[in-house]
Amino acid sequence: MNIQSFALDLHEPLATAAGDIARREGFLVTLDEDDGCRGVGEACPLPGWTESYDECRDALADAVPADLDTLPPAARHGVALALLDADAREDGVPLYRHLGRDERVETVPVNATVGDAPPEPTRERVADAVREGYTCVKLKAANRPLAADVERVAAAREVAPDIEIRLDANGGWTRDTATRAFETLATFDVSYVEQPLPASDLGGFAALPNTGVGIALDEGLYEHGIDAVLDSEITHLVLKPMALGGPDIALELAGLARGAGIEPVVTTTIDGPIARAAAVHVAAAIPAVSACGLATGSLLATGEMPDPAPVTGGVAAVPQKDGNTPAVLPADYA
Ligand SMILES: O=C(O)CCC(=O)c1ccccc1C(=O)O
Ligand SMILES: [Mg+2]
Repeated sequence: MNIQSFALDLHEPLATAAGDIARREGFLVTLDEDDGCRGVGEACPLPGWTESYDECRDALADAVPADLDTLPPAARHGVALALLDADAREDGVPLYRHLGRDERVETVPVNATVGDAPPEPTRERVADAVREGYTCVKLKAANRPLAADVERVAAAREVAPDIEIRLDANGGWTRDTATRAFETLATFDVSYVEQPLPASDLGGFAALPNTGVGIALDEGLYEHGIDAVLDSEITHLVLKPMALGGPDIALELAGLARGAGIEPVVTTTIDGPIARAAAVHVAAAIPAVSACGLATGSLLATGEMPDPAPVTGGVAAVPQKDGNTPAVLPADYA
């Protein structure tokens, strides 16, 4: 197994209620199977969501594929994806078919990640998203007082009367603020709020008013585990393959969510192109998946590197070559 480090800057930091994300550093994992098939995976740790960079590096340094399940999440993602990629290449099918989808899927719908900005730039970014063909936008929230967030949502709704608007509070509201938020946001037809309450407060969802605004769980999954989460008052479950430990695990949880009447939404942790492509394959393996948080490639300065799953018209193209993506050399990430 070969491990090669990489670092990619965001064009501008993504501000969240849980801190800014400005740069992504990780590892490409390359392994050559006995049958001659090569697999490439990516481990892109994000502290708060996964192990630290140093822990990931140390785990990968001693990793053997047979011990996959002893690895922390980002490291496991890297090795699991390399194995899945090699297996899919051996089968002669794109990764999403190898994951079990039995029909061709050309695209998956994605939300524009509009982030956190004052009302005017929010209005411009949402107007751009409409022009680019997006049918769904996601704004970060809870990084400002509620009244300021409401102004941002109002600006978005004004320029995009028909678009689906989602918010992500990243755990930043109290039950009181979230209650007021759900009452006000309903008037702007916000479809759901991701992690409106702190990750620890799973029970608090039952106390939020039913105004038609849905509840998506993200951070809480890592704190409570899937069984408790499927029993909670959520409408959507955010699945980040990097934080969950691999594309295989994310897809398994998507199936469990669907079985419980909860809509899965696949997103990245703003991963590099290899892991983002794999997340697009996971989304493609879920029949009629709703818009996913996979339009994150354009947030990263990747230079001349080709985008394996480009976004146009509000959808990401699903790679159709064998495996995850056409072979990418670690040097492409430099
Ligand atoms: O869902 C999206 O549109 C982008 C992904 C995103 O918001 C995100 C990216 C990195 C870390 C955490 C999160 C999050 O969903 O909270
Ligand atoms: Mg989130």
